[in-house]
Amino acid sequence: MEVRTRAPGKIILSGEHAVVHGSTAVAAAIDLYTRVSFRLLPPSEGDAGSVELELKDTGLAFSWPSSRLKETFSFEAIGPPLSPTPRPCSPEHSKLIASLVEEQNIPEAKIWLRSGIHAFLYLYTSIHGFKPGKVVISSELPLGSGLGSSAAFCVSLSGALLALSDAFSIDRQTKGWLELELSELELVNKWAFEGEKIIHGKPSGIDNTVSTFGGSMIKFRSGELTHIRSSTPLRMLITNTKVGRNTKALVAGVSERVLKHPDAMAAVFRAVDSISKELSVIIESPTSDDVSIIAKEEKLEELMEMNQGLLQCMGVSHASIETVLRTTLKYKLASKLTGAGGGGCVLTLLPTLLSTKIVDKVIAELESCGFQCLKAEVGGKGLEVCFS
Ligand SMILES: Nc1ncnc2c1ncn2[C@@H]1O[C@H](COP(=O)(O)OP(=O)(O)O)[C@@H](O)[C@H]1O
Ligand SMILES: C[C@@](O)(CCOP(=O)(O)O)CC(=O)O
Ligand SMILES: [Mg+2]
Repeated sequence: MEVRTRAPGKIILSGEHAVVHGSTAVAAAIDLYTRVSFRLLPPSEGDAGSVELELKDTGLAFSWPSSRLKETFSFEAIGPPLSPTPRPCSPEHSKLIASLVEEQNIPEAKIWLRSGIHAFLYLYTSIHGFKPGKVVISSELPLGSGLGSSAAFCVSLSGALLALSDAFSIDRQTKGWLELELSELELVNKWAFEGEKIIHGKPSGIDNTVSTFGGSMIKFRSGELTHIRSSTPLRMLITNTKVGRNTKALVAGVSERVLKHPDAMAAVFRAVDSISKELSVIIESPTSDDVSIIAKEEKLEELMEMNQGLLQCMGVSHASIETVLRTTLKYKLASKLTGAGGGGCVLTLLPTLLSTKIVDKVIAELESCGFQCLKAEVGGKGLEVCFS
């Protein structure tokens, strides 16, 4: 039996980084997905089989003989890798997994894949031990660009692994895409969070939570999710600066600034918290006519600009992001970085009454700078599962 899963990426409308330090953030799923297919392989005679991983986006495939996994994890200090409940990857466990990743000779140019492979091995062996199996992963999301590819990776992978484990009492004969029960989604989310810890270092949990549960928009603070309803659909342009960066390093950079300037950074995080709270109230506020829609969108634009200013204070903007901000401002459009920054993606609010002609002009100008504009629906389903 094979299981397929898909989990969405996300945009953060306000509160990235500050959310790691306890502030409120507002985010939504987007209709770009990471997909996983997984099947357990029957062991052949005289051979314990292998755990195989194919990463379609990079054209790379990896394989670990089950016997090699067994031998590595026989190290007494960590006990058996199988775990019925989500738990963090201990430093000893992490060292053993790092040695298994090391053996794979990942090309130097793709060394950033390491953390994802590390998270894969942790989740696989925690949920299925050394059982041979094959996992194939592909994504519509640009990787390492602020749209939550790491969370979509961990959620779709945890969902697929759990769907073929004893942890789920799901009817595997049902055809088509299924949404899981709340308790099952919660379990997936917890495992995915452990995976995100390996990739982000110190994640807030917002990305895996949005990717697991979906919904039109969410407010998130200290692990707590609240669904919010937008009274008018928001149109966002996503511009990928194509400048590569790594969330873990950016999150660590902000924490360093907190150590150096604790009072100033606490004030910055408080300001972000207020912005996110106000943003969520405005998003939910009813609109009756064009005048009220324009007033609402103007307030949202101002809050996005204020949040961007505070992200600059945190040291996570980038010259490429500033170029996007300047370009969109020429058309009186407000933008902010989304995700970890340092390059990656920028959000621009496209007001409801903005003509298609202007949108096309902005996109053409941004693309002439070498950026890539993405169109994505804001809000949507979370993790889905399909058996075949
Ligand atoms: N489809 C994928 N294939 C392989 N690795 C992936 C995939 N999606 C995510 N990753 C892992 O996640 C990392 C990117 O995560 P991160 O730096 O948090 O950026 P973001 O989450 O914004 O895309 C990659 O370096 C890789 O390790
Ligand atoms: C910077 C942060 O707030 C969001 C990171 O998102 P992404 O990995 O850049 O898509 C980190 C986190 O909340 O875990
Ligand atoms: Mg990430």
